Amino acid sequence: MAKLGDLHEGSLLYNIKLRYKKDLIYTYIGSILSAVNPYKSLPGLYDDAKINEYDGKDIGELPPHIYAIANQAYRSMWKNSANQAVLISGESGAGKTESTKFILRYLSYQSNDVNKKKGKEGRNYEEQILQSSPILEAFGNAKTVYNNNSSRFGKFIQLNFAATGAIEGCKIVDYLLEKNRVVRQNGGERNFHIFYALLAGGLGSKFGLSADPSQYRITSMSGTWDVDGIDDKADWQAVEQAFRTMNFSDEQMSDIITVVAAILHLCNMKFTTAGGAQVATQAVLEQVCQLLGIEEAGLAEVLTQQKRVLRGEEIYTPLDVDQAADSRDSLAMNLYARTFRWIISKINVSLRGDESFQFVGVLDIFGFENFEFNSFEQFNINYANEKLQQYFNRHIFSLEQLEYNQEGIDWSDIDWVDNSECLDLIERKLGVLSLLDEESRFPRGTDESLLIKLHSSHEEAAHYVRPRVANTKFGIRHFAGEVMYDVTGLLEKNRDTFREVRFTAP
Ligand SMILES: Nc1ncnc2c1ncn2[C@@H]1O[C@H](COP(=O)(O)OP(=O)(O)OP(=O)(O)O)[C@@H](O)[C@H]1O
Repeated sequence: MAKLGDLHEGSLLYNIKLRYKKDLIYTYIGSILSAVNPYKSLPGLYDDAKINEYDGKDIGELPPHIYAIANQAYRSMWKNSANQAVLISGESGAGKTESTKFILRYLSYQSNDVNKKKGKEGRNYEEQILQSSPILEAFGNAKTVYNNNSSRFGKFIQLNFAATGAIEGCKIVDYLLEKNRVVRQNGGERNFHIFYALLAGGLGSKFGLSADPSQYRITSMSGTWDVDGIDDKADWQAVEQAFRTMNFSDEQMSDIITVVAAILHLCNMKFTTAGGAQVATQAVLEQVCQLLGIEEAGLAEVLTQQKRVLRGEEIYTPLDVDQAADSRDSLAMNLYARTFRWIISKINVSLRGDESFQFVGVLDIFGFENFEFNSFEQFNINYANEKLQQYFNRHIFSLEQLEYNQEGIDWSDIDWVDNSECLDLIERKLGVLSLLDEESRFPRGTDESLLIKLHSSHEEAAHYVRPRVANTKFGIRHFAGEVMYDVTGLLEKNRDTFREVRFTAP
């Protein structure tokens, strides 16, 4: 791409399109690989022969390929004695998770090859990571309007290598699980797969659950159940199998399922007003408490009252029905997020290996998002992408600068868009993040008061957008485009109110 005579956006896109029509989905832009999702299997593109072809070849020696990137990471780790990272970025459905798998495949193949040559029986880490993926996908993926199996969390997979060149262990680090999805989904989308899989798996009756997802608020609010290419019942079997392969005990599996079942019940809980919120669905309360092993009175109390400690004294304030519903949802989200974290930590115990030398990491993280309604989640995702873009700019341009200097070329006229001003708007003292935190801590802070402060502090900033007509939005001009964020519910999400809850067993 860099060698094109006429370098501008139109010519770059046209080149990608021409190549795509010939099933050439990969293109280099300097040392960066651009991949376009083919949405079909391309025979021979990823087989063992291809791995051997790319083994030890420098980037550019052969046609562009994801294996060339994996090979470069592997070789550079040895050559430079330095950890390596492959950053995969793109919008939802672009093919990030598939690309991550191809990189794992390449590195695992090399590792197995080393072991074979040494006559050593090594563990097959690729297989193990792949074996854990039904669990990660069931708990971390969901149907969205863009992708029927969209990862709703980011992950960094770290493959640790021994000095022999073989993989000696790995680790998964998760980021930004979209826990809001547990209690809210937009039309045409679903909750995390696990809820439907559990119901379809036929185990529900053990937990007082019906097999019908329309019976539960959090699996019915969007009115979307069946998904092309997803068989919930088969997925449940795959999850059970994966738990066994990853050494989860029967008791641990049962605990996890119990929490998921309790969340389904909990979110069906309703409240009425009687001088403050009260639980209106006693049977649901009983069911949740029985599953979680906690006292009914205690749970009802923390969901309907707020406890404050004032000069050493506990003061209880009744919550209204909406606040109690928020408490319920917050408890459900946090139960889910903590279970997810725990599952990953358990998988990591299984994947852990011996002392290692260095690692190659693969970052598979949400790309930039711009929807009709953008909220807290999009703000965080786009902020993370803005940071990655800054790193990328600095890295690439400082490398280029180094190369130019070495060759004695004057580089002063390289023109690139620096996004530090946009990041400064978000990060500086009294920037968007700090105003958001400040308003969240302020007891009388509201979404509206936040918006007023944002507008008055930043309307002059080049990267800030104040809408011409007054509404509930503010905008940020990101490197990838302008995004309008809606402040409705922003404070609640940022506070993530998880009121201090001390449960006692009955
Ligand atoms: N290289 C490829 N060859 C064939 N099919 C592909 C390839 N890459 C992606 N796909 C197809 O596209 C679908 C979506 O890809 P993937 O799940 O990797 O996207 P993603 O970028 O990780 O999306 P999200 O951000 O929503 O998780 C895959 O399920 C697969 O069917």
